Amino acid sequence: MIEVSNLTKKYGDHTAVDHLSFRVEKGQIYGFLGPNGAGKSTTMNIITGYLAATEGTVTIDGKDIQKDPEEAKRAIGYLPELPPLYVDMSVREYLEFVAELKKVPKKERKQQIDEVMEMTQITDMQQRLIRNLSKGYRQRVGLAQAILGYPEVIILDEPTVGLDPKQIIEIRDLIRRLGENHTVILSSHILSEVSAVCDHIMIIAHGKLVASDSPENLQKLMSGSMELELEVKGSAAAVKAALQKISQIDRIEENTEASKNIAKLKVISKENADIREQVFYALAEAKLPILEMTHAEKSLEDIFLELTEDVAPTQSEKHKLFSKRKKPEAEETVTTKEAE
Ligand SMILES: Nc1ncnc2c1ncn2[C@@H]1O[C@H](COP(=O)(O)OP(=O)(O)OP(=O)(O)O)[C@@H](O)[C@H]1O
Repeated sequence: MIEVSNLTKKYGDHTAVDHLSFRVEKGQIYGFLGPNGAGKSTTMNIITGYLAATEGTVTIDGKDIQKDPEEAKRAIGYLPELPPLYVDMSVREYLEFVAELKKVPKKERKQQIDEVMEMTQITDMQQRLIRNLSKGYRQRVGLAQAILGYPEVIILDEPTVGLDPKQIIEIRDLIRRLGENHTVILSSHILSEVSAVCDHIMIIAHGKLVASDSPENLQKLMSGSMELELEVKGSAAAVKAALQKISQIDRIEENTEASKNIAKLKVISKENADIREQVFYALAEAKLPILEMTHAEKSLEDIFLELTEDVAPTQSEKHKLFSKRKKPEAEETVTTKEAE
C-alpha cells in the first residue's frame, strides 16, 4: 500500500529523517510514535507530498509521490499538525471548496459533506465561520476535510493536540471507526494515545525507526526476563536455598526492609523463562508459604523511554535492541532495512 524506502531529509546540516524504510499494509491503524523533534511531521509531510525528500522514495499503491503526485495524492487524506483552514469561510463553504479540490463528483458532494460532518459531529456548526470555532471544532473540520473523498489512506499528524479529555475520547472513537474502512496512520508523541487505537506501532527516534510491531508484541518481545516480587513466610536464607534448584533463575535480590519472619525478594528469571510454577512448587515443597507473588511487567512506557533515550543510539546499541527481539511474526507487515 505505502512503501517508504531509504527516506532521508536534511535541513542544512541537520538530518531530520535518516534512511527510514517501512511498509504500510491495507486496512490497519498504524501509530507513528516518537518524542518531539523525532522527525514524525517531516516524514508525514514527505509521504503526503508536501515536502520533497533529500533521498529515498515513497510510493502509494505503486505510484511515486514525487514523480506522479496527482495520482498518489488521490489515495491520501491528510490532517497536518496545523490544518490549513480558511477562517473566513463557513464550515460548509470550506468543505465544498475541499470537495471541489479533491474532485469529488458533483452529484455526490452534498451527501458526502453531510456524511463527514455527521461523522466528525460538526453538522450543527456548518453555517458558522471557521474563525469563530473553538480549537476542538477546528480540529474536527480538519479531520472532515481529510476524510472527504473517502481516500484509502488517512494520515493524521497529532490529531488530538490541544483538545480536552472529552474531545480526545471522541476523536479516538472516530479514528477507530475510520480504521474499519481505511488505512490510518496516526502520529503522536503520546504513547497511551497510540496504544489505545493502533494495531501496529512504529517508534521513531532521531529520524530512525527503532521498533515496529503490534503493541502486544512490543511489550512481549522487549520484556525479556521475568521479574517476580515475592513475599514468603520464612527466612530469606531458607527461601533462597529452596529456590536454588531452579536453573532458570538468573538472580535473586533481597529486600532488606523485610521483617524477620517474612522474606521479601525479587526473583529475576533468565531470558523469556516463566518461572512462576516452579517457584510455587519449590517453596511448597520446602513448606514456605507464599503470601504474595506479583509479576512486574515492563510497561509500554518503559519500552518507549528505553527506545527513544535522549542519546542517538549507536549502531551496536541499536543492534542490541533488535537482538532482544525474536524473529518477526509472520503477520508483521512493517520492516526496517536495519532489522532485516
Ligand atoms: N523547516 C525546517 N527547517 C529546519 N529544521 C527543521 C524544519 N522542520 C523541522 N526541522 C527539524 O527537524 C527535526 C524533526 O522535526 P519534525 O517536526 O519532523 O519532528 P516531530 O517528530 O514531528 O516533532 P513534533 O512532535 O515536535 O512535531 C527537528 O529537530 C526540527 O527542529
